[in-house]
Amino acid sequence: MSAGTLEGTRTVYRIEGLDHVFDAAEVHALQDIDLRILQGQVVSFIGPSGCGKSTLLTIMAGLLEPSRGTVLLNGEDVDGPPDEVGIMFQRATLLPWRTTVENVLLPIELRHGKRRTKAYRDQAEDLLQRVGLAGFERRYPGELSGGMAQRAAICRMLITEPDVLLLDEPFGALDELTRERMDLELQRIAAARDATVVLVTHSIPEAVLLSDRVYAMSARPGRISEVIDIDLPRPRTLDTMALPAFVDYTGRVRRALDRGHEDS
Ligand SMILES: Nc1ncnc2c1ncn2[C@@H]1O[C@H](COP(=O)(O)OP(=O)(O)OP(=O)(O)O)[C@@H](O)[C@H]1O
Repeated sequence: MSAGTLEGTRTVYRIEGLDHVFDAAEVHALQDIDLRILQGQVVSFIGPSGCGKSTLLTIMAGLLEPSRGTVLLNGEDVDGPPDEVGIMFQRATLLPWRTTVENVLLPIELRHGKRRTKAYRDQAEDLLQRVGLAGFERRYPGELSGGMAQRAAICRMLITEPDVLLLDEPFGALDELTRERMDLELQRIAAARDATVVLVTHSIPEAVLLSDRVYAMSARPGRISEVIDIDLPRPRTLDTMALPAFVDYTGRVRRALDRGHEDS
């Protein structure tokens, strides 16, 4: 979705006056966060280490209550993990004693009980096939490479058919080439499902390649220092990265991060 087509689109997340302090550690992690994320939008948060990106995502996932402010998802207060949200962290953390397909089925088992997983088995296998893991369904996580484990984790996130994907450095531990391939795969999956995607990343090219909007954050307490709309045609490909406009956007994000650093 380009920035120009967003008017009239439904609001998925609305965050107002959000502040978070970790009381025990006396850490002021987030300050005055205000934003609106629209249906089908892909947004990234980028900023220096410790600026509160993961904290923000954890709050959006309903896993942490903010000290102040409101977080609305589809108009409702987020006061626990919402069913329509899927979340994925940097390390795949597949359970080593479960096969790949059993790992993918875990959210179903937790939500509906073990007996219900049977009905989802074909779907789980289909997802694994779509990310190139056909034949690995009955292998254990120890037999998968890092990239394969992340792909299995994507399937685990998708099995509940979430409308919103919250991704915290999902491909940060992968080598550059695998990461780029996974980025494009993510773009394909999100577009096919018209999913809303919120990505935390340290990578400026990744943020620009995937996003409709990049939120640059300042050092702690994390504030949104600048908002950069990325108006590049979709679907984006590796060739997109060679476009002068792409290079220009990466420069703009880099300068925004530099300014956020100086101001803090
Ligand atoms: N549970 C916690 N208790 C106390 N302090 C915390 C807790 N979680 C995070 N923090 C602190 O809050 C600040 C923000 O952390 P957070 O992990 O959100 O940053 P980040 O931007 O995601 O960092 P990185 O890019 O390194 O992953 C940091 O100073 C961190 O030490």
